[in-house]
Amino acid sequence: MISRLHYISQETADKSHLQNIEEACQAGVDWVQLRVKNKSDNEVLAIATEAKEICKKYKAKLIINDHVAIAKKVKANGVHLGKEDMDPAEAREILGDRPYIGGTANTWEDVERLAMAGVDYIGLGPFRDTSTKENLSPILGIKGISAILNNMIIGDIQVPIIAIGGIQTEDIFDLQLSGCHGVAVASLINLSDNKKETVNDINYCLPDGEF
Ligand SMILES: Cc1ncc(COP(=O)(O)OP(=O)(O)O)c(N)n1
Ligand SMILES: Cc1ncsc1CCOP(=O)(O)O
Ligand SMILES: [Mg+2]
Repeated sequence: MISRLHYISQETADKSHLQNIEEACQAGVDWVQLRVKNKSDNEVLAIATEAKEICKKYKAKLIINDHVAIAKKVKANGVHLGKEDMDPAEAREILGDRPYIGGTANTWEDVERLAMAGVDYIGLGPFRDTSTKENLSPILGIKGISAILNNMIIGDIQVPIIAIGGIQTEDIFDLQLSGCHGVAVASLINLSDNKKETVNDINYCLPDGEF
């Protein structure tokens, strides 16, 4: 089952990826995406190996951003791949049927392509501006996200959509009403002074149950 809250790891001013992952798991997240930028493959592998242990302790799923070989090596639960990353079909060949494969969409055409490629979920964004990612694609806003979700209904495309990009707690009801399965957030949790409360607030806005 694809969780409705995808937590995305970050290094913050005083905390490493691993410290932030442990705190997010303590606060109740059950889906962790390790998103390490600007480090060597060996460094990412070392962090991913420890992240796997933390996630195992808290029974959270671990998804590796960008690095298919590392996901395979640490037996992660899946990978997330954007347009500049490995093709999802190639990743499926390497990883086999079980691991989740997520893809990034910024447009309706991306959603159609990823659905054809058989991804397990689609990260759709950016919902709004954010400093967490460089070189953002054009902002979709609630109108852009809703239009794409309407096209999915018309085209009978049923891949779970995870909205991403600058999401705040007060956005989540609207995103969920527009048909999103869930949300992916980094700074909302990583910069929170009370991560448990933040995670509870987010989960309160998301429906229970399976897709
Ligand atoms: C859930 C989710 N959606 C989208 C992204 C963005 O992936 P990508 O386009 O490959 O950009 P980077 O994260 O690699 O900078 C994501 N990571 N997660
Ligand atoms: C990885 C990614 N892809 C599109 S926006 C984004 C960053 C999400 O982080 P935040 O929730 O802090 O805006
Ligand atoms: Mg990527």
